[in-house]
Amino acid sequence: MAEPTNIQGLVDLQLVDWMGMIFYPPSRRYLPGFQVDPEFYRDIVLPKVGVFVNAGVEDICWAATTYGLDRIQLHGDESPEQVREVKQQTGLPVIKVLRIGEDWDWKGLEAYEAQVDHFLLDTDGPSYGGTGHRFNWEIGKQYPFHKPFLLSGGIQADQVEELLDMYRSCPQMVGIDINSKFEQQPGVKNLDLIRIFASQIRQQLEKTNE
Ligand SMILES: O=C(O)c1ccccc1N[C@@H]1O[C@H](COP(=O)(O)O)[C@@H](O)[C@H]1O
Repeated sequence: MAEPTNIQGLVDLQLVDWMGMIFYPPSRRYLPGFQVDPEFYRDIVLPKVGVFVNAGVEDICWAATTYGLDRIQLHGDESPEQVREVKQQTGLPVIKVLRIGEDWDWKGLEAYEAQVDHFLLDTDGPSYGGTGHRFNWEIGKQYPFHKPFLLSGGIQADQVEELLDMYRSCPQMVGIDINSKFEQQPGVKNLDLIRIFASQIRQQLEKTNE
């Protein structure tokens, strides 16, 4: 998210846990491109996740301090060693994105598990993220790690039942990351849609946990 009034509206909903901020220059959601004083973002009470694609650790540290980030999401081709370095240098929890395509193999990803706080499962594609496309969630159901994960990739408002089924099937799934399917335009969220969707998901999960 990027636009101040819209962000304040999201905070006021009190229905989302974290807010994503894109720091990938080619993205239409590139946050510094909105030219808002970073102080505005630093003062937001919602925890802020900075999303980076193959960025240098110095740039990530700069953005973390300037914008008051609370978590780092690495959405590119970062190695386990680079993940470790980002975590160490920023002192922040790190989410590593696994971009899932059709010929997916979980093997070889074990080395990330010791370095990350969460994985995030997204859809593979040439533009790294924000594609609005869903991957095959049957692959997600075979998630083999203990580390908690978030589900992402073209999630939309009419998928509540399927998302609840994912929660039931995957004990390690701890959250849903919504993005382009909940926007009025890139970087500006549709708050009514988020309110309805997030309320439904929360109510259903509470019932399940009773
Ligand atoms: O949103 C972007 O423009 C973006 C660009 C580069 C990397 C990640 C990006 N967004 C993240 O992509 C996922 C899925 O988004 P969508 O639902 O498919 O639109 C999500 O984590 C966004 O934060």
